[in-house]
Amino acid sequence: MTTDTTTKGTTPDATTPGTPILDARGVTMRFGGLTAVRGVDLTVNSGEIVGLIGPNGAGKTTFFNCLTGLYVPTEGEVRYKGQVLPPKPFKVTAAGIARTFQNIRLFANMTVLENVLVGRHTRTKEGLWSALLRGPGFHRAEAASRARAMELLEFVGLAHKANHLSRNLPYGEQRKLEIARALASEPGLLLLDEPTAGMNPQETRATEELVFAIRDMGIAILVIEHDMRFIMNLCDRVAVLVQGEKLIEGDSVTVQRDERVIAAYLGEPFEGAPGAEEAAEVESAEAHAKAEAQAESAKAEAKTEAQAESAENTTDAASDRSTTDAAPGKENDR
Ligand SMILES: Nc1ncnc2c1ncn2[C@@H]1O[C@H](COP(=O)(O)OP(=O)(O)OP(=O)(O)O)[C@@H](O)[C@H]1O
Repeated sequence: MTTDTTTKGTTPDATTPGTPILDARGVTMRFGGLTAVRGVDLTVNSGEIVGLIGPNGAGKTTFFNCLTGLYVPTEGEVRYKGQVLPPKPFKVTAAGIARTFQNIRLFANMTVLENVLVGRHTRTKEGLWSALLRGPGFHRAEAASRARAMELLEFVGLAHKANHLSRNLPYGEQRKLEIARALASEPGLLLLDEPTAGMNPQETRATEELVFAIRDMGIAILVIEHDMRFIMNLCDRVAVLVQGEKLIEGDSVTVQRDERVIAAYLGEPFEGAPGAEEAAEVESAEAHAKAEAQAESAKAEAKTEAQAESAENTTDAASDRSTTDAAPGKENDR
């Protein structure tokens, strides 16, 4: 892979819809005798959400690692806004590509806010001396960073937990925090590696909304995910990797109907399958809640009825008693 940061032609205006943001050509990654990724081409345009799916071990994460400088591809080239990417993760981040990881990588003993501030370091211009001397420039930059970090926490719905230790957040919120931290580097492209792994259906839906909102901020997105319903709802285009090679790329309908995808990836007819379990889970939770509410209301009704009945019985008994008491001689009269 070419590793120089050279520009070919004019850098495209990333705000124009349909302008290539990411352009990966012939990416191949070999580990000894194993070819994990073989000759993969993939483009992500501005304003797009692109999905990358495939069975376990298909090479999805390896491909991500090639895009972010963690791996230097054995062959091929990756361009971001027309520039060949440098082979160092921090340089790739500085260039404008941010990512989240399959296994959450937060600083567990730092606060939520501090985690986001760490994500801003590639955008902070203040140097070492400024930090050491803590002059007005440093304080201004620090205040601006904090304000932006708080904005991002607000955006992902975690502002109220800014001072909590990240390790104390529930799992779904840790994933959101990872996204906020990635956004802190002000990327033009966000790579999400299984953003809904371990989430419940409600959290998955919320993540879907969050990803749309990120796209609406003008950030292109490439997402790996095993949750097919999530991918098919979200993505403008989906690419399928199987054994390191791109099998097909297209819109969700084309991908879902492709016989090879069904055979190689899904193993069974696709229709009705994606998210069926998840949908059933939501439905069952809703039905359970409804049944509980109905049972509660029936119980309350029965209680009211019982109370009314008992009050009536008491009144009847009292009136019987009073009748008996009032006419003691009546029985004997009969
Ligand atoms: N650093 C490495 N050294 C050797 N082999 C590796 C390395 N990283 C990945 N592989 C191999 O490359 C292949 C692709 O793995 P990869 O993790 O990219 O797949 P994946 O599609 O992301 O899978 P999953 O969906 O399970 O995360 C696998 O056979 C894996 O064992």
